[in-house]
Amino acid sequence: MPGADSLKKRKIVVLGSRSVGKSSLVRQFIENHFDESYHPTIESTLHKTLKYHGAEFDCEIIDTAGQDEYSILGSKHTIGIHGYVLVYSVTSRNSFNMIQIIHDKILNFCGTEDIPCVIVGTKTDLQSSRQIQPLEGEKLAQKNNAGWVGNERQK
Ligand SMILES: Nc1nc2c(ncn2[C@@H]2O[C@H](COP(=O)(O)OP(=O)(O)OP(=O)(O)O)[C@@H](O)[C@H]2O)c(=O)[nH]1
Repeated sequence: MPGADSLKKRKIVVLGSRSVGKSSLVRQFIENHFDESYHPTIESTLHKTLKYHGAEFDCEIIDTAGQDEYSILGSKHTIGIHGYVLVYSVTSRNSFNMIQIIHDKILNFCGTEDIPCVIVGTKTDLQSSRQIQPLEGEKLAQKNNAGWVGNERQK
């Protein structure tokens, strides 16, 4: 088994509005655990080793504080990043609109036309509060050449 130093490293940053479920998503991925309580994130970096197509990767996942249109995207969230996870809540149109704003900020900062990105719609269990239909999420992902996850329940 290879040591940690010989693993391929991948840096992923998770961005989105406040309280959309970024930390819950990361915790679910790393610990397979869901927490009902809300603790606003300042920023935390977590690690997970995973195997993909026979190769082992050391993934560094940066769980960021909630963004709004005035938040400044720093180099920490743009330089040396291998992939972006942009998260909205299906119960919040504001958080959905924020995805395009964040996406455009990243493109602008990096000076590229495309980024490796997955858009995730959370809180799909809250059907009666849903404001964003799956088709809207899918279309947004297509428009931005991104992957999309919007039907998974993490709770
Ligand atoms: N019902 C439901 N609640 C969720 C889901 N995901 C997260 N939550 C709840 O939403 C609240 C906010 O979740 P967090 O994961 O802390 O959100 P966050 O985006 O990291 O928040 P910030 O740190 O402020 O940016 C918590 O009370 C979670 O339990 C979900 O899929 N369904």
